Amino acid sequence: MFLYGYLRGELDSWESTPNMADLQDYTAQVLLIISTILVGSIIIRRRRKQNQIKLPPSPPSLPIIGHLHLLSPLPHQDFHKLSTTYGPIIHLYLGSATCVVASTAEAAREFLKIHETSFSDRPTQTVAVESLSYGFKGFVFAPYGPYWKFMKKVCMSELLGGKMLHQLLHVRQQERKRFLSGLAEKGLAGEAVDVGAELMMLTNNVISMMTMRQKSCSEGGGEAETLRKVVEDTVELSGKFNVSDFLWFMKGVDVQGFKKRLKEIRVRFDALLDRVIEEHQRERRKKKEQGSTTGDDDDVKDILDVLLDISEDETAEIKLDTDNIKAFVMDILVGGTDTTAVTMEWAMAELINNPGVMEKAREEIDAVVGNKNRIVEECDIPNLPYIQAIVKETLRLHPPGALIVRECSRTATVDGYHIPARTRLFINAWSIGRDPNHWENPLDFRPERFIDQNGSALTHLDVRGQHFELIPFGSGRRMCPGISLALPLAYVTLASMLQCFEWKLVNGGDDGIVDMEEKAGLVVPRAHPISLNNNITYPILQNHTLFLSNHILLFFPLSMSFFFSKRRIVMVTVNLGMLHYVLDHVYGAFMHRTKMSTPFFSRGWGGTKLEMLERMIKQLFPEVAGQNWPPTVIQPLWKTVWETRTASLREGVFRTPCEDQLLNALPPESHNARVAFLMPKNVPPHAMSCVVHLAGTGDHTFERRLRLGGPLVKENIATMVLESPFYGQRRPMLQRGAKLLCVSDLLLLGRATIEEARSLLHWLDSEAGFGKMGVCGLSMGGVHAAMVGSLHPTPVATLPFLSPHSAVVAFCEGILKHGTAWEALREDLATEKVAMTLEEVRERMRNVLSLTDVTRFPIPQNPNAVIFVAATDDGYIPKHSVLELQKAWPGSEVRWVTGGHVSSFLLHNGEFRRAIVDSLNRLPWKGSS
Ligand code: HEM
Repeated sequence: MFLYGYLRGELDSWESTPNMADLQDYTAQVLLIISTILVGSIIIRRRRKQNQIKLPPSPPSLPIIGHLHLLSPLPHQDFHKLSTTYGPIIHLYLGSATCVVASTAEAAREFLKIHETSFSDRPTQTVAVESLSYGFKGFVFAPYGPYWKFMKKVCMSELLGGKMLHQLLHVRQQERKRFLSGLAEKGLAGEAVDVGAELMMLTNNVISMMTMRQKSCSEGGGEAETLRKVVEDTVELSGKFNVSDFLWFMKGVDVQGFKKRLKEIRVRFDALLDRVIEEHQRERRKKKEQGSTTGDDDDVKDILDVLLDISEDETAEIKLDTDNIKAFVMDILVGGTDTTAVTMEWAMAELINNPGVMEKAREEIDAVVGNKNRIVEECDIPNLPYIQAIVKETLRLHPPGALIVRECSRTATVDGYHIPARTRLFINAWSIGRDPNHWENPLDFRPERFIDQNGSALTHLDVRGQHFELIPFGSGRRMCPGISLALPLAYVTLASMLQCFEWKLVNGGDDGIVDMEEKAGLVVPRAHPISLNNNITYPILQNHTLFLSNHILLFFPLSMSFFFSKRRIVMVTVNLGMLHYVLDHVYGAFMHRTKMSTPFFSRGWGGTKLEMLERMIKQLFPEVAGQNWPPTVIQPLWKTVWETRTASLREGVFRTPCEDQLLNALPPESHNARVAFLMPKNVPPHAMSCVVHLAGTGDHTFERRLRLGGPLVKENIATMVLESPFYGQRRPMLQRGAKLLCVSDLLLLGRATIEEARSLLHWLDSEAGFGKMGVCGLSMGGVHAAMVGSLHPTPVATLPFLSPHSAVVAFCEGILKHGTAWEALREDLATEKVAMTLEEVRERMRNVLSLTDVTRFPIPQNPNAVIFVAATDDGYIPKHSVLELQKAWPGSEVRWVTGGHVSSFLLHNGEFRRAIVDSLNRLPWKGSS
């Protein structure tokens, strides 16, 4: 190939000769002589020069393809073999591309340190790079020049720097929680875990959430699925050998259809990113208008925000345009996800094959994390040198970027060899990590190599590019800027996997050994996925699992929870951190994934009722909300249940105040509403407050809510508990437990509850004469409480506890999605001749339930009297949902209690009561000025 190029150069010179003949002053003969002398002297000079040039050794090559025939889909292994014959620096022609391969630490040092400035470019002449870097506008393949330098600075100081990583710690924690919960659910269900797939999902989500607040993998599908697929396809295509990149005469010919597929990826990625950028910009405009710089959780910027800041900064050294931003996001998604996931998967494979190492790692975690009442966190890493050593040892044997690729920007002489400009350089990190001159028994997996005799990490051997015998992240200016994200994520994920589960191979050979075969790819993944079974080993988790499995049938109805809550308090220590979240999932797995109970909405959508309800709910939105007051007056019939010197409990019944259309849609069992009314005695009503407590999902009795309100009697606060229209004695005959039969029932339940609660508040105000009023509820009850508070024409204390801003979150994002009869819903549509995929069915559900989005309701009269109490580790209700509503209601407050959805309402009754007292205190007494 080289020879051919050379000859072509010569032909070009001959072609230029006749132009000289145009000069009128010379005869053709003179011209011929001169040009012959000229060409001859050029040839002689080049030959002389070539004789002085010493290229690195090279195996024999073939015409046109050069050495391509020597390469398999795993080129790092082929380069390694060639280096054993031809030496540490070899010279190859890959089609028309001139390449040099360095296979030892010493050779790598020569290129990456001594001649760093000559080898700081990357090759760009590939179809994938051109297409995915938005026409060379990205960072990874940018030439070593002003643009790259600017972006590197931004990367290190802002995008992937310490401050950003610290600010986005919660994203990593949240995603790890989800990951562990998913594993726990699978473990409980006895399902095998595809470790690589789970890890890939985790890293995909972490990176895309940190980059642009978007998930790339979730069961929710939709855009998340699009993003995941884009990253997957990009990694796959970029890792494949494209003939037209290497054979000049094939340039522009898309034999393998790569160009077409890359274009498709670009279109998909573009559409998604355009929308995300637009969304970010909308939010930024809104914040600017509100002048918000509060430093709240919400105000934490993601990487895309920072890039947009730079693009809007008139004084920035370099102006970023939208293509630069998109290309950078693509760089981060592709560079950050598979690399980290593959590292952890290889580590798990090595640990399965080295049980002694796994045991030692567990002992270290136990010793550091202590009495096992919490799961290992990133802040524990400095005390886990053995875990760190496991990851380093994994990176030594299985560096995901087996070949570090650079390009020579100018002709250089390295180790006495002539390297022509634009030569591609491959540093074989894989080969370097297995070099017996540097590593004793290099193929053994021995993390102890990285530990000194005191058990501390060796300081003179690290992966940060200073020690050339181990360079999985490269070295020098162009080394990986994601290392400070990748390493802690790998350390802590691996540690928590070992801490929480015991792992066993599902399909191991006879010897139970995981094979270590590699597969072709941009990173070097395992050829065969490892399927492992996990047992939950985490002691507290085990206790709870046992607890849950023993008492699951009794756990609901919640009226029984008093009995259990006492037992739980004994079992649960308060500061369990993410364990609560895991527990929610374990609990959810029992409740919704086993066949122990029927799922929600097993009878479908509810036919025409649904449309009617959609219409009726819209009547609650701000435009028409004002027309709904005063509500229908109710006249409860009371009977006294008990009476003491200081308090009385009465039960009342009244006809549900719903209008005829709604009443006809309700099951007959629901037509009469029931309440329990706990009231202090000896205090005039105008000097008392009363709070209406609404039911959460599955709350069939008055008991739990009365217990919450009981101690408030001392504070002169009465409690009115409303039985839910679909639970307790009002439950429709065909409904089993809490599982509503149709989607319309959920809307019906909500609409009727709101009407009844509003009429109750009106009654408390006008008939009973209370001085202050409030409304509260837990979970679904909290959503209804928020709606009622929002619609009330005068200020009322409003207390949504552990509740989302919309039912969409609960049924489409949280654990309840596993308890929904998606298949039945799809079949129901099919009977109406509407064919939908399950994903489309979920989308329809999101649309329908978006009516319950409380942010669409009016802002309450006094938002200061709104206090949300939310749980730090709620597996049913994500934090973002609570914060969304708080944001929509400026002035409202969020209080956090430690725990999950299940545990915190048992453990934190005191906090809920305090919130009730505080929010009532923020209201004036009726009649006071
Ligand atoms: C175990 C995980 C990872 C490994 C083994 C790895 C490895 C590498 C290697 C070998 C390079 C080339 C270095 C060189 O030329 O000297 C590189 C470059 C790069 N990596 Fe990573 N990486 C990992 C994780 C990440 C993460 C998490 C991110 C970002 C979130 C990231 C972003 C990048 C970028 C942007 C470059 C290009 C740097 C430049 O051209 O200046 N990597 N990585």
